[in-house]
Amino acid sequence: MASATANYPPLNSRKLLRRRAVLNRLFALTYACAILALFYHHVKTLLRPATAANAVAALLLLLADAVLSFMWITVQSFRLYPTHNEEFPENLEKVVGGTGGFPALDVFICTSDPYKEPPMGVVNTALSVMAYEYPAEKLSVYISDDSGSELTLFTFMEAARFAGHWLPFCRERNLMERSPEAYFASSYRGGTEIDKIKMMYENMKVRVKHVVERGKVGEECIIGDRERRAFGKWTDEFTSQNHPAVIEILLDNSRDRDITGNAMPNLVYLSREKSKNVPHHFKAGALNALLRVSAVMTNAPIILTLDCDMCSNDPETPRRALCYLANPSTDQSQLGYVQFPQRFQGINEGDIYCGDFKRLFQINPTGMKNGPNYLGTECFFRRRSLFGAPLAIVPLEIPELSPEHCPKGLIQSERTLAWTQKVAGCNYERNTNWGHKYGSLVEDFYTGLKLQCKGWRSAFCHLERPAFLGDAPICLIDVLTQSKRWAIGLLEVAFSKFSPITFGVQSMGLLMGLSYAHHAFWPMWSVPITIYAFLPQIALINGLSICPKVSDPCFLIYIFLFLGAYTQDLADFVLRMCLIRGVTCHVFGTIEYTLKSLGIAVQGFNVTSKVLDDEQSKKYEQGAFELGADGFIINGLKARAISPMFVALGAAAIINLVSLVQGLIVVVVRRSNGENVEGLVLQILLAGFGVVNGWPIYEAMFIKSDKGRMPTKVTLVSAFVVSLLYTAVSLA
Ligand SMILES: O=c1ccn([C@@H]2O[C@H](COP(=O)(O)OP(=O)(O)O[C@H]3O[C@H](CO)[C@@H](O)[C@H](O)[C@H]3O)[C@@H](O)[C@H]2O)c(=O)[nH]1
Ligand SMILES: [Mn+2]
Repeated sequence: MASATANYPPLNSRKLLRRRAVLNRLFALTYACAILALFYHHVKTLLRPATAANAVAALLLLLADAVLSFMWITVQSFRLYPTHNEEFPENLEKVVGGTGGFPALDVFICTSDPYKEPPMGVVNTALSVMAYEYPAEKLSVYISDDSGSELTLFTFMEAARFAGHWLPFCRERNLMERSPEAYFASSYRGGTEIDKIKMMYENMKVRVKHVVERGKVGEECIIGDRERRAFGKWTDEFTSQNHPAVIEILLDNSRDRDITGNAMPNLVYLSREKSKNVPHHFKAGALNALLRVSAVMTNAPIILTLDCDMCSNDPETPRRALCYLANPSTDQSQLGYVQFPQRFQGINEGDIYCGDFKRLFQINPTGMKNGPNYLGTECFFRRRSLFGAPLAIVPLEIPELSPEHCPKGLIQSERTLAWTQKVAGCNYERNTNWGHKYGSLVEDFYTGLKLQCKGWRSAFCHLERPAFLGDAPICLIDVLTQSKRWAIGLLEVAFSKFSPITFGVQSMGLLMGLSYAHHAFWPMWSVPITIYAFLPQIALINGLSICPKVSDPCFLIYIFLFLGAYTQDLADFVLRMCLIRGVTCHVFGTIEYTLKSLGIAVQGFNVTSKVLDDEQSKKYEQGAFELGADGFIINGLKARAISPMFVALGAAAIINLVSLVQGLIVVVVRRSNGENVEGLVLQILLAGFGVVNGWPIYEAMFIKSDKGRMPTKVTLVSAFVVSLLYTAVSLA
């Protein structure tokens, strides 16, 4: 259905993919029958266990299959209504009355650690959006620096000067890639003009590198009084966790012009006030501070949130978003945000760590009935949606922050600056409603959930050419640490009073509730995966049959369920990484979540490192699994540390290998004695599956000798854990 009215050409359309919908529904029906049959088998076995050990095994398998079925049910919510969206940006100007009819746009970019997130990368993010095909006088870019680092501010001062050359350069050549790094790395071809600007960029990089290496901005790098005054704020007492708010207007579109005389977008640096005694709520806190500071200065009705590890890859993107957000024929009082998929560059060919999260970031969102969840970045919000339900705006403590407020005067005015200092203060939120937005380490998921529960809808804008390209972690420990943080955050939501399964279903309906539940309970995959990674194998080592025999019809059900799920997933999903997560970050995430909710431990937002070690990148490109411990970068220093997550992974790998070998031996011996071995076949298949998936881990344990080798200590500890398990079971 294209949403055109008599007067306007259409701006977007949303079609249900009928054939796919029918196929998915038929398959779901068949699969559901197989699951029912499986449970029938489980109940039967449970009622007549041969031994106590069999009873325990049957219970655990039932638990595993129950969780698997729950996850299967929730995932159906993405498959019943597959849709396809299309936008027609070519009609936009006709509909809104030229670029003059475009709403103002505030862009928020978060950064939090100059060593894990090199300032040049953040600058590239900013330049790529400052160069959007959008009226400069309507565009403002805000940088939130949670590290409060003078290095970042210095880099942005450089960038503001460079922007005067870069923005007209992009426009004149109509570039697609408007982050200088991406441009010079790919489509760049020489020429005097181009060489000149490249030189300028390289010189800037050198100056930044110099300052970053020194760790501070030296007197010789400072140009003019304004800059001196700004850096004067970094006194001896100034630390990243304890400092006053720093707000610097680096470009002001009422004043600054590029080298061709055109206006430039506003560029504002913000480092909110931090105090050791006041919790800052990580990225969620940063976004709230950005919301307030921008409200006082520009208060654009549309907001784009971006992480510092991604760049625009298409300058027309805001216009696409407007095809939804400025469409006069959709119900404007309902559409809260437009999400673009997170897509990544630099993923190696086999995507060995499943780092592009296709299922999470590209596939599932298209299937959500009321529109996708918020993915934390690359999302255009209607500012109004962050202040209450569509029809019930939350009153604010000061009118200046209201989305309906119209800021008067220049952003540089004394009055405005005084306000920004105030709303960027660390105590500002005390006794206000702002704290309602906190509560989970996955602030993105939580925000999206709450918005949709309040009645906001969203749209997903998925195009062939990625609108943004981001960096994914390329070293296993980083990948797992990131997933562990997500696991904790998701469980915080799953078991909160806004749980998708209760509150969500009530307020958004069954399908949307299930979609959110599928994500929120994601770490629960660890239950079936851990059980299936260890239990049948331990039983096999002891020659105990706990799975149906080959001649049992249930054997076929198992095979069908397995292959069915696998094939349906195969297209978009590398199962291996899912298994690794199942015994590592999800288990540990669950444990840490429990500790956290009991008040025993506190897990903070562990920022993912975006630093690329050359050797590491090379190996990743070659597709080598990296199990060394060098992935940790703490305050710029590489630290060797053994992760318990690797021990669990190692133990799972070893036990599968041992049980496969032992199982095959048992089968051979028993057969030669004329015994029936049918009962062990499924377990051998399972162990075989484990071994195939564990291959890179054996390599890292026994074959590799370079940095990707699993530390011998980890291998030994894993082996020890396995032998403990073995002894415990054989004693029982
Ligand atoms: O105290 C903090 C911690 C983090 N960040 C910023 O948050 C962003 C995301 O951090 P990153 O380490 O890159 O996390 P990822 O796991 O890659 O991010 C995913 O998961 C997060 C939730 O855990 C979402 O916020 C992100 O949008 C989503 O891309 C970065 O720009 C950080 O600078 C802050 O501003 N303040
Ligand atoms: Mn990131």
